[in-house]
Amino acid sequence: MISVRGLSRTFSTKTGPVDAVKGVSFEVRDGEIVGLLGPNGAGKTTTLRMISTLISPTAGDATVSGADLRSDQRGVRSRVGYVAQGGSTADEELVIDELVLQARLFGLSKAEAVSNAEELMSTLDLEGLGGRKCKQLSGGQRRRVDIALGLIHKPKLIYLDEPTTGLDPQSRANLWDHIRSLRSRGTTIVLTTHYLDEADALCDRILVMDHGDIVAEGTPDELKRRISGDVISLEIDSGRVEEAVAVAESVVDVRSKLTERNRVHLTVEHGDMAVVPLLRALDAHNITAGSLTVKRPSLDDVFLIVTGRSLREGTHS
Ligand SMILES: Nc1ncnc2c1ncn2[C@@H]1O[C@H](COP(=O)(O)OP(=O)(O)OP(=O)(O)O)[C@@H](O)[C@H]1O
Repeated sequence: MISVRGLSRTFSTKTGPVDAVKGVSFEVRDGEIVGLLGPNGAGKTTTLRMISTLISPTAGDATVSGADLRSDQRGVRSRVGYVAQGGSTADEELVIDELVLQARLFGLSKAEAVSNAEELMSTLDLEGLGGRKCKQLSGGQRRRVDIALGLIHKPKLIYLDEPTTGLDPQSRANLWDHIRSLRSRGTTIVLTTHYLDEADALCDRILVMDHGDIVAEGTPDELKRRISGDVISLEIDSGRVEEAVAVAESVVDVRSKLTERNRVHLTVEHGDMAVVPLLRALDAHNITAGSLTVKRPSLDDVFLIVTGRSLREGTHS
């Protein structure tokens, strides 16, 4: 469905060039939900905007639904639905008018536009809301109207940029169900997210992005399996983090380690057996562990290990 080879984008800014995306290559197969997962500024939106022709790449090429990104931009646009981060509905417009207008912009007849709009309102649980102004919808309803706008010309492929940002947990879960049902109707979906739980729950495959690169790729399970063993996380006084790691390494076989300002994450073979000697050794050095958890690796840990940074801030995970 999508084949991307060495796609890059450098922006010129007053303070110099910004390499937003640095030569990424990936494939998306028919019927998959693929997630671009990464923190702010990782290059996710820039990647989506390139493969939807909204901005041109500095280097690289791609084919999208059989259309060449560089030589057949019209072809790409007609085959893709793009749902932007901020949404695209106007406050004062009626839902039905927004949908019909969008369909007309894609060249559909009035009758086709109305028929597609009604079908989508039914699919996306928006029945009876056509006569409402967009500003009179809940956050979840309005996001579903955004998705309907992206699907109005019946593309087989849709890009969702941060589909659930700003939604309450119930609306998020509801939107996840809708996204899954789109896939079960044969739509291929590429989405971006900051949320590890979202990537885990929705995606068949995840591309982990950081600083413009894809730093890891796989199914949620494959990514989790890359970290075998258990992860012990300890809260330590910020001035003594490095010392705590040295003490841990002297008593436990530490496979990998990661430190934050006042936290230490250690990957070990058997977390439960390591805890007692670890705490004894820290105590002997007068280092207090404020809290301690032992758990199987999550996608969060995968992100920590592959990027050296936590995605936890600003996520629901
Ligand atoms: N038009 C632009 N001009 C200059 N720099 C830009 C422009 N658009 C994006 N960037 C920069 O490119 C980098 C990648 O941005 P991008 O929006 O793709 O990241 P992202 O992963 O989608 O982040 P977020 O999760 O915050 O949306 C950032 O450093 C950003 O500041």
